[in-house]
Amino acid sequence: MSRAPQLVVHRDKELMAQAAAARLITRVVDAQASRGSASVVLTGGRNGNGLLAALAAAPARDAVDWGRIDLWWGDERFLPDGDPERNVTQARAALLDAVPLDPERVHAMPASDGPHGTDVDTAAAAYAEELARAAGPTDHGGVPEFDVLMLGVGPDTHVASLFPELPAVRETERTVVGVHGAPKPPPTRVTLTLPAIRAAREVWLLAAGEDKAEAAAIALSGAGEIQAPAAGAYGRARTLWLLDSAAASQLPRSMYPPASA
Ligand SMILES: O=C(O)[C@H](O)[C@@H](O)[C@H](O)[C@H](O)COP(=O)(O)O
Repeated sequence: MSRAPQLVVHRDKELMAQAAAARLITRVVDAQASRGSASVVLTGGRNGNGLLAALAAAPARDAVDWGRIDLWWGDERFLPDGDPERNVTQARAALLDAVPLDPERVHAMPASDGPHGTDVDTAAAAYAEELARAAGPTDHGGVPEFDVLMLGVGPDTHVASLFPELPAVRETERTVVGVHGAPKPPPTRVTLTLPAIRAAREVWLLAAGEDKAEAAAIALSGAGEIQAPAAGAYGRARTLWLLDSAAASQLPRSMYPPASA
């Protein structure tokens, strides 16, 4: 386990997205070379979608065997299937519709007009079961081994749909929960919990823009995870914060290597 995060700071958000996309391609190709497949958890939000769009534009995207990758989501806005605000809809537009994925391996979180109707808690439990079915005997805590789990960071330090002080961030048993009353619209959401996030080999947190500077400074200065959920997001092998220089502007310069910005 590596709770101590590594930081990489890029000049601006475009470069950050391109570098993160290149990093993801390498990680996926390596995982596919060693185990035959890869497992990646996507995030919603501008930074996550920016990364997917950069990946779609990267010539090296064809190095990935898209039929042998499992895609999961860290959170979802609980809205009808195809709603433009759903994270999966935005991910499809940014990348997924342009690459030859195996539809069976694209594990979108349930929609509010799906088999569980508008009952977000039942929908969350169903996603937890889907994760548990995919987990192997050596995997950790009811989720498969994710090679890379990406998270956008909100200005209030939320990650996925784990908002400061709300019940979801306090969950210690379940891997997926429904969220009611989220401060970021829409209020009803489905989210992985911190225990599920921490089962990933690598957790990458993405933060770009000045409005993320305070959140990054708080989360990286030893804050508690209930008050600052991003502080509780770490991977078993590696935790990586990918920032642009605006988001890093309130961090001590000694926290990241000179060559990275
Ligand atoms: O569904 C969502 O909205 C998210 O998954 C959320 O956690 C997001 O990643 C952050 O709010 C950062 O979003 P931005 O990258 O747009 O700032």
